[in-house]
Amino acid sequence: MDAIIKKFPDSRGDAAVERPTREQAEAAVEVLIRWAGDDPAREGLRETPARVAKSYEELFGGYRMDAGAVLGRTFEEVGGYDDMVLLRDIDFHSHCEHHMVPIIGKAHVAYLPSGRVLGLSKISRVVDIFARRLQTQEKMTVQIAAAIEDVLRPRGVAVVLEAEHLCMAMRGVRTKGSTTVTTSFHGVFADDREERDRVLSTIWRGA
Ligand SMILES: Nc1nc2c(ncn2[C@@H]2O[C@H](COP(=O)(O)OP(=O)(O)OP(=O)(O)O)[C@@H](O)[C@H]2O)c(=O)[nH]1
Ligand SMILES: [Zn+2]
Repeated sequence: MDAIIKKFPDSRGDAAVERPTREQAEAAVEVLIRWAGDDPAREGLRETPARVAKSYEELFGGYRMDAGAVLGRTFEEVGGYDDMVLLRDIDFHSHCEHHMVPIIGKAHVAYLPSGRVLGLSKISRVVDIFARRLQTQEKMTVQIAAAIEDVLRPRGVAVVLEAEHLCMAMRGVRTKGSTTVTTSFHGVFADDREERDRVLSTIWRGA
C-alpha cells in the first residue's frame, strides 16, 4: 500500500507524511466527537467517523494532485493574441492550517502570455489543488503564482485572493464579514506599475 504522500515539486513546503490507515482516521474522528462532548455510539453519529474520513479525501484531495501536471498542457494556437488573460472570481474553499476551519473566497488569476497559453479551466483546477490543502492565504497565493510561473514562463503573473476566514468569524475574535486580500505579482506585473494597476483595476471594476 502506498503509505507515503509524495512531496510534489510544486508543493513548496508541504512536507511528505506517512498516511494513517482509514481505521486510524475514523478512530481519531471518534475521539474528537467525544472531545466535543457527544456520544459517537448514538445513532446519528455512528456512521460519522466513516463519513468524515471519506469527506477528507475530497476536501484535502489537493495533496495527491500535481499542479505541474495539470498546467503541463499548454498551447500556442491563439491567433497571435499576446495580451493579458484574466480569470476572475474563481470560487474556492480551503481550510486554515491553524484551526482546520474553512477559508471561503475568490481567486483572480492573470498572466501575460509569452507564446503559450493555458486552457482556462486549468487555472481553476490549480486554484482548487492548492485550496484543497491546509493553508494560509499567503502561502496559497504564492503557490498558485509560482506554479503558473514555473510551467508557463509567461511575461507576468498576478494572483489576488480575497477570502473570509471562518476561524475569525465563528470563534476567537468573532469578526464577521471581514475579507482578507493577498496578492502575488511576478514579471511585468511586479516591475511595471501601469501593468499592475491595469490588472488590479480589471479585477475590481471590470474591463
Ligand atoms: N497570516 C495568516 N493568519 C491566519 C490565517 N488563517 C488564520 N490565521 C491566524 O492565525 C492566528 C493563530 O493565532 P494563535 O494565537 O496561534 O491561535 P489562537 O489562540 O487560536 O488565535 P485567535 O484566533 O486569535 O483566537 C490567528 O491570528 C488567526 O487569525 C491565514 O491564512 N494567514
Ligand atoms: Zn484559523
